[in-house]
Amino acid sequence: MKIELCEKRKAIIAQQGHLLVLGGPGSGKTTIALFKAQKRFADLKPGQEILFLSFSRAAIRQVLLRCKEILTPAERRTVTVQTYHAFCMEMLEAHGRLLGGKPIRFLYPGDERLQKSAFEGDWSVERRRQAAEMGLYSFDLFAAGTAELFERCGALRDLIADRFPMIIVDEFQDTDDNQWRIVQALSGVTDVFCLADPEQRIFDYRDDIDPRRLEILRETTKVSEFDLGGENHRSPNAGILKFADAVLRNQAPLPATPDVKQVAYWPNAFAATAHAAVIWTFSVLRKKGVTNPSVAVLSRSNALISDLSTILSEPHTYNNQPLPVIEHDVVWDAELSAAAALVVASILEWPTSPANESLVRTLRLICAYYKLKNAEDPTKAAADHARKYDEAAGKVEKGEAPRINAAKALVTAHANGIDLIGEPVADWKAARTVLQDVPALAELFREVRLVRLFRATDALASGLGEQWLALGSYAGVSDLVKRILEQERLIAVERDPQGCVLMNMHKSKGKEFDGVVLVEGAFKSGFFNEREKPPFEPSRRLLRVGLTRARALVTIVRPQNARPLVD
Ligand SMILES: Nc1ncnc2c1ncn2[C@@H]1O[C@H](COP(=O)(O)OP(=O)(O)OP(=O)(O)O)[C@@H](O)[C@H]1O
Repeated sequence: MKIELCEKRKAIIAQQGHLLVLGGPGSGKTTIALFKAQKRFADLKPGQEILFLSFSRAAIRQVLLRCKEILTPAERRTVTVQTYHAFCMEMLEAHGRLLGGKPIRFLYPGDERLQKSAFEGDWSVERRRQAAEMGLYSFDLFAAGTAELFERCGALRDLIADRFPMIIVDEFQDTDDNQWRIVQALSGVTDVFCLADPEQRIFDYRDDIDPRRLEILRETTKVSEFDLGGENHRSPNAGILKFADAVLRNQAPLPATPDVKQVAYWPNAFAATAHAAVIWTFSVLRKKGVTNPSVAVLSRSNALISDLSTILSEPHTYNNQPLPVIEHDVVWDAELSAAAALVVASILEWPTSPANESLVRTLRLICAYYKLKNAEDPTKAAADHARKYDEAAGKVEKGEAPRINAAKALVTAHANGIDLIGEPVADWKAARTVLQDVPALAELFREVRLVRLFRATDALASGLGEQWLALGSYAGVSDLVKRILEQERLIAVERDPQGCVLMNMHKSKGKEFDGVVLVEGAFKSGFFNEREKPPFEPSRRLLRVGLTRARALVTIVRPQNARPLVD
C-alpha cells in the first residue's frame, strides 16, 4: 500500500535516539513505527533485528498484517514481533541460569492455579521462592525475572542491544512495572520507540500499571516526542471516532453518524436482537461494498461472550425473519475450558476401568475444575462445589453412595454405560452429553463447548483417533487431552480477523475490524462498572477502545432501560 508521509512523519523517521509517538485510535502509530523500522533496515548489520514488543497475540497479529502492507519480505524477516511473554520466556530460557545458577523451568498456568489452590499461605511469596530457589517460573514472573536479568547483567544488555539496535514498544501506556524495568534497562544501550495513547489506558485497575507511565518515561529518559493527535486513518469519515470521544468525555449530545447504530432490546428478546444485530452489521457492511467483512462482537465479560457464542450457534426469529446460525471464533481464556475438557476425557475412559475407579477420577477432575475456578476468582460457591465433589469422590472410593445429586446422576450414567464407536468427534460429543444431562454440571458443559474455540479440536480429534486405533478404546486419554490442550494454548497463533469473532473488550485492544457489535447484558456485563464512581472514566475508556476497533460500522446493543451513554 502506498502511504503518503506528511512532514511530521518524515521528522519521526529522521529523528535519532529514543522516541515517543502519541496518537488516538487509528492515527497510524503502528504504521509509522514500521516506516521507522524500514529506515533502520539499511543500517542493520548481519544478524541484527528490530524488536517489536506488544502485549497480546491479537495485537501481534495486527502488527504482522501491517508489516505485510508496508515491508518487503526481506525487511519483514528482520522485524521480530513478540509478546512480552514470549520475549521474556526466550530470555529466561536462554540466560535465566545467570540468576540463580539453575536451569529455568516454567510453571504453566493450569498447574500453577492448582498449586495455588492447594497452597495455604501467600502464593505470591511462594512463587517467588520457587523462582529464586528452584528456577521455577510461573508466567506472571517472566517479566520480573527478565527485568532482573537485564538490571544485573550489563553484558547481557549489550548482547541484546547488539542484536536489537531498535526496540518498538506498543501500547506503552499499559506497560506494567516489570515491563517498564525491561524497557528502562534496555534504553541505556539501545533505541526505544514507544507508541502510546493515554486515552486507551484500560488496565489501570491493576496496581502495577502506573497511570503516570508516560510522565515517568519523560522524567527518566531523553525522548523526542511527537503527537499524531486525533488523526484517524482507520474509519476515514471520522464519525466513529467522534462518537467514541463523546462517550469518553461524557459529552452530550452524542454526535449523529450513520456509522454508529444503537439498538435497544427487552430482556426476553435479548438473544434474537443480538443475533439480528450481528446479521444486520454484516449485511450493511456488504452493502457498503466491503467484501468478506470482519465483525467483532464485544462485551465486557467472558460470561456474556459465552452466552453470545451459544446464541449465534442457534437459529432465532426476529420480526418474523428467520436468523441463520453464524459461524464464529472466540478469543478466549482457555484454562477453565481445558479443565472441563479433562472431565470429558475422563468420561471417555469410563469403559476401560472399574466403575469406582472411573467415577472417582471424574469426580476429582470436577473438583479440580472448581478449585481452578476458585483460584481464579474466589467465590464461596466455587469453594463449596470443590469440597462437595471431593467428598463425593472420597465416598465413591470407599464404595459408598455419594450424597450430592450430581454425583448420583453420574453414578447412574456410568451404570447405563456410554456408547463409544471409535469416531472421535461423535464420541467426544457423547461424553460431553453426560455433562449436559446433569443440571448441576451445565456450567462444565458450557465451558467444554468452548474448547472448539481455541482451535484444538483438530489436534484432539487426531490424538483421540490414534489412541482408538492403537487400543480400541480411549484408555489413558485424559493425559493425552491435557497435553494437547496445554500445547495448543501455548502455540495458538491467532488468525487474521475474518468473519465473525467474539471477545471481551479488553482483548479487542489493538485489533481492527470492518464492523463491531458492542453488546451490553441486561443483568450482567453492563457497559458501566457500577463499582466505579460517575462519570465512570475507566468504563468510558474501555468503551472507546471497543468502539474504535471498527473501520466502518458499529452496532450497539443495549437493554431498554440502560444508563445513557452520555448524560
Ligand atoms: N499516514 C497514513 N496514511 C494513510 N493511511 C494510514 C496512515 N497511517 C496509518 N494508516 C492506516 O490507518 C489504519 C490504522 O493505522 P495503525 O494501525 O497504524 O493505527 P494505530 O494508531 O496503531 O491504531 P490503534 O492505536 O487503534 O491500534 C491502518 O489501516 C493503516 O493502514
